[in-house]
Amino acid sequence: MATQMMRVVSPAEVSVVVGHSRLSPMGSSRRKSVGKCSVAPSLVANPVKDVAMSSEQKVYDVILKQAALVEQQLRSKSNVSLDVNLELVIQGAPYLSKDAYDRCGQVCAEYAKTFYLGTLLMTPERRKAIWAIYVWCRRTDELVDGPNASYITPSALDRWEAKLEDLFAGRPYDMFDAALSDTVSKFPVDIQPFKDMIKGMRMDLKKSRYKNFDELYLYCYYVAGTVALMSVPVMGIAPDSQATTESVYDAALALGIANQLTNILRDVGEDARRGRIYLPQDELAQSGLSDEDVFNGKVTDKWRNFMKSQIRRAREFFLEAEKGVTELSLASRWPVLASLLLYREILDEIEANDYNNFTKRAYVGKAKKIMALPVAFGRSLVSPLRRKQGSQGNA
Ligand SMILES: CC(C)=CCC/C(C)=C/CC/C(C)=C/CC/C(C)=C/[C@@H]1[C@@H](COP(=O)(O)OP(=O)(O)O)[C@]1(C)CC/C=C(\C)CC/C=C(\C)CCC=C(C)C
Ligand SMILES: [Mn+2]
Repeated sequence: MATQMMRVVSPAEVSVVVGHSRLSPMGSSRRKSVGKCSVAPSLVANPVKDVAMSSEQKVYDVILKQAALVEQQLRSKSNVSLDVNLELVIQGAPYLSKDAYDRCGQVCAEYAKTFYLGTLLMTPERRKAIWAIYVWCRRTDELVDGPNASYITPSALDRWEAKLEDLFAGRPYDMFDAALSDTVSKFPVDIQPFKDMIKGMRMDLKKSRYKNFDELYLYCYYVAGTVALMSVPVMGIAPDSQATTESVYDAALALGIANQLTNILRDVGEDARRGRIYLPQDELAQSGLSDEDVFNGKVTDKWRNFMKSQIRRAREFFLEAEKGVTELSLASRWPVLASLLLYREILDEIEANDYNNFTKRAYVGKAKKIMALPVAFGRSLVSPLRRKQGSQGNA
C-alpha cells in the first residue's frame, strides 16, 4: 500500500542497499495459556511441516519462538549493560553508536512525530532501540512503496535480507544498520520477524488479491504483526505482570494486525487505483460484491454492510491488543496505547464518512489526536496487578 502515514527516508539512503520465515487472526481458541516461565525452547520448533496449517498457527510458532527467547534471557539474568557507548566499525569507518542512534531518532522525529514524542517517555536504551527498529521497518517499506519502488525486484529484496543477516551477525552496512545491529546484540530480538517483514514486501510485489481472511491475515502479520514481535522484547513486560509471555505477544500481534486491517480499510480507494484489493475475496462475494464494485467505488448498502463487518473484525483485534497493553513495562504503555487509540479512531472516521473509503480519506484530526494523549497516559498508569484486582472488583 502506498506510504501515507509518514514521510519517508530519503531514496538515497534506501538505494544504498539496493546496490548490491514464518508465522496469527486471533481466534482465542488456538491460544493455550502457558505459565509465564514455561515456554520451553523445545516447544519452539513445529516439527510437522503441515501444509494445511492455518496462517494463525504458522504465526503462532513465531510467537512461541520469540517468547522462548525472552524467557531464556530472563533466566540467564542478562546483566548486559544496555547503555554501553559501543564503537562500531562500518565498512572501515568508525561510528559511535550514539551517532547512529541519534540519526535514527532524527528520522523518527521527522517522519512520525507523535510516535517519537511517545518514545521520549521510555528509558534511553529502549527508546534508542525502538528508533532503530522503526527506521529499519520504514526503510523496508520504502523499498516497495517509495520513489524507487518501480526498480525493486525480488533480488533487491534478497540483497536487503542479506544485509539484515549481516547486521544480526555484527556486520552492519551503514549507520542505520549499525544502530539496529547494536540493538539486537542487547535485546532478545529474533531475526525471524524481520525476515518475515521482507517476505511480506515480496508478497506485495507479486500478489494483488487475497482469497480469504486467512491469506490476508498472513500478509498483515508479515508487514505489521512483525513490528509488534520486534518491539516487545525491547519495550519489556512489566515485572509485576502475571500474564504469560506468550499471551503478551498474542496481544502485541493483535495490535499489528488491527493496525494493518485499519490501514487497508482506510486505503481501499487508493489501493484500487493501483489495481490492488486487500480485501478477502470470499467475503466480498458473500456480500454480493465483486472487484468491479471496488474499482467503480460506489457506496451502496452492500458496500456499507461489507464494511461494517470488516470494521467489526478490526475492532476485535484492537480489543484483544488493549487487554495486553497494561502488561508492558510502565514507560512503554503510553506510546503503545496512544497509537492504539489513534489508529482505532480511523475506523470511527470511516463510519463518519458513511463508509466512503473510495474517495474520502478517513483522517483523525489534530484535536482528537491531542485528546488521545492524556487519555492514554492516564490509562497507562494502571498497573497489571491493579487491573487484575480491579477486574475482580477489589481495586
Ligand atoms: C502488548 C501490546 C499491545 C504491545 C504493543 C506491541 C507493538 C509495539 C505493536 C506495534 C504495532 C504497529 C505500530 C504496527 C505497525 C503497523 C503498520 C502501520 C505497518 C505498516 C506497514 C505497511 O503498510 P502499507 O504499506 O500497507 O501502508 P503505508 O501506506 O505504507 O502506511 C508498515 C508501513 C510497515 C512499516 C512499519 C513502520 C514503519 C512502523 C514501525 C513502528 C515501530 C517499530 C514502533 C512500534 C512502537 C509503537 C510504540 C507503536
Ligand atoms: Mn507502505
